[in-house]
Amino acid sequence: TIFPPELRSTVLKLLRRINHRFSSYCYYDITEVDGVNTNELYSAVQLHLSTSSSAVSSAGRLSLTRHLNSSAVTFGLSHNDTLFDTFEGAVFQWEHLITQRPPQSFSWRHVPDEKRVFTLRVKKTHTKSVLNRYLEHITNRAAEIRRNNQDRHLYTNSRGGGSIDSSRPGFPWEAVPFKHPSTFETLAMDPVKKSEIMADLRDFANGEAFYKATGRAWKRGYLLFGPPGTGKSSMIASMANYLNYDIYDLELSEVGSNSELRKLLMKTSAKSIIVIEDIDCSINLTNRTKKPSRVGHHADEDSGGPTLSGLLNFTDGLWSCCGSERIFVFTTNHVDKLDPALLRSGRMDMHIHMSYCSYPALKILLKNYLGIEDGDLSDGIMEELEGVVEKAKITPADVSEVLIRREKMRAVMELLKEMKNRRERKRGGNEDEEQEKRELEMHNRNAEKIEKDNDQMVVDDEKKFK
Ligand SMILES: Nc1ncnc2c1ncn2[C@@H]1O[C@H](COP(=O)(O)OP(=O)(O)OP(=O)(O)O)[C@@H](O)[C@H]1O
Ligand SMILES: [Mg+2]
Repeated sequence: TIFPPELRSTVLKLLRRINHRFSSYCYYDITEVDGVNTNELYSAVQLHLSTSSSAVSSAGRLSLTRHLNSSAVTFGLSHNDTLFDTFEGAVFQWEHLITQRPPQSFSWRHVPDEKRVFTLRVKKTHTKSVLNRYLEHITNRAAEIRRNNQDRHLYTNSRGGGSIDSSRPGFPWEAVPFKHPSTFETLAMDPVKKSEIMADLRDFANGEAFYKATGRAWKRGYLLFGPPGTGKSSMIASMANYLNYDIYDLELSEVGSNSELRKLLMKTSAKSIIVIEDIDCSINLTNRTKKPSRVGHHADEDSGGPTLSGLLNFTDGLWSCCGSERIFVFTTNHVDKLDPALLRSGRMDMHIHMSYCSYPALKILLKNYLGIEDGDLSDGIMEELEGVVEKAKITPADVSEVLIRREKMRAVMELLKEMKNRRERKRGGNEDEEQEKRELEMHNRNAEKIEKDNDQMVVDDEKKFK
């Protein structure tokens, strides 16, 4: 009070600076709006502190918030609130400062009325050793919390389209909340194959150390093939629900060129599934040859549509490491039409044949649609179902069509009748069967070769990993 008020803040600042010079602490300011950009670190810190169990508050009052679509309650910090957080044995003191901004008469962009700053105090001895890791930890945790709290998104691209979200200008994807109900529980397929796929996904999601140690880009490719209505799209939704990933549904026919494709793929986030459905129809799979390039002109640019090589460049060329934790899923009804380059090892790590309803798959559908468990039906009916289901060559989609909106026993009888009809029809013409057999043979031949390559690669990897 001995200073006039206009001097007071200056003197306080000065005192603080002197204090800092001689103290054993370092101070860092993290401002909410940094120049013209929003500071991502600020919101990450806020999210981390407000949900961290290790943070201890000395504040008497905190404000509670629940965001739209979010199930978690977070608390906010008021002015001068102080929190202590510990990480790897180091203590971090966070102080939240809010000051009023002088009213602005004119501004190009909206600036909040308040200036909000986190000030971090950390022992000088800790700045080198743990600070970077601590900040990285905060950023990662914030991303994780956001993903778990928010609805996940389904993104799609359209020609000349893009984000209608004004806060992300130039963002080439359109987003809708992703709410597909399909899970691995509801997915009807062979249980052994199912758990194989689930284990593969889990290994992928927890595989950061492996991918780092082996120097491989952290990504994985799945090729889903099989006739329509066998659950390829449902499988993708189940994968996303299982891993809590976003989905980018890439519509290749809406992509003008390879450079556009690159832009799209660069704007996908980590922990996402990038899907290209009906890959055999959506890209000219044979135009891998490049035009001779002129100086200053990229060969593949503006040449009319993306090419397979452009796509492969992203799935496993140099560009594939831009962003990690990506899963690529390609689906097709005609696996024999695919370019062998696409089937080569390292591109599509797992080939999943989605086929007609098998007996184990049928049991899953009966349970999900009618609540029928093992032993609910008489042995006679079960045997009859088992005997006819494979020969009927009925897709899970067609089975569910029969089971839906019917009373339990009527549904089962109806299904049995339908399957028997189909079996009779199949006995007549074998065209479909022949076709499928041919495709499968073709694929197996490719796969055999791929398996060999893969085995070699695994051996190489293991050598490196050890
Ligand atoms: N394996 C399955 N398990 C459970 N439901 C399934 C399965 N396959 C199909 N269905 C049902 O059939 C519907 C259509 O299946 P889906 O869209 O997944 O087939 P698809 O293989 O992607 O077909 P397409 O090749 O035509 O894209 C699903 O919404 C689901 O209700
Ligand atoms: Mg589909």
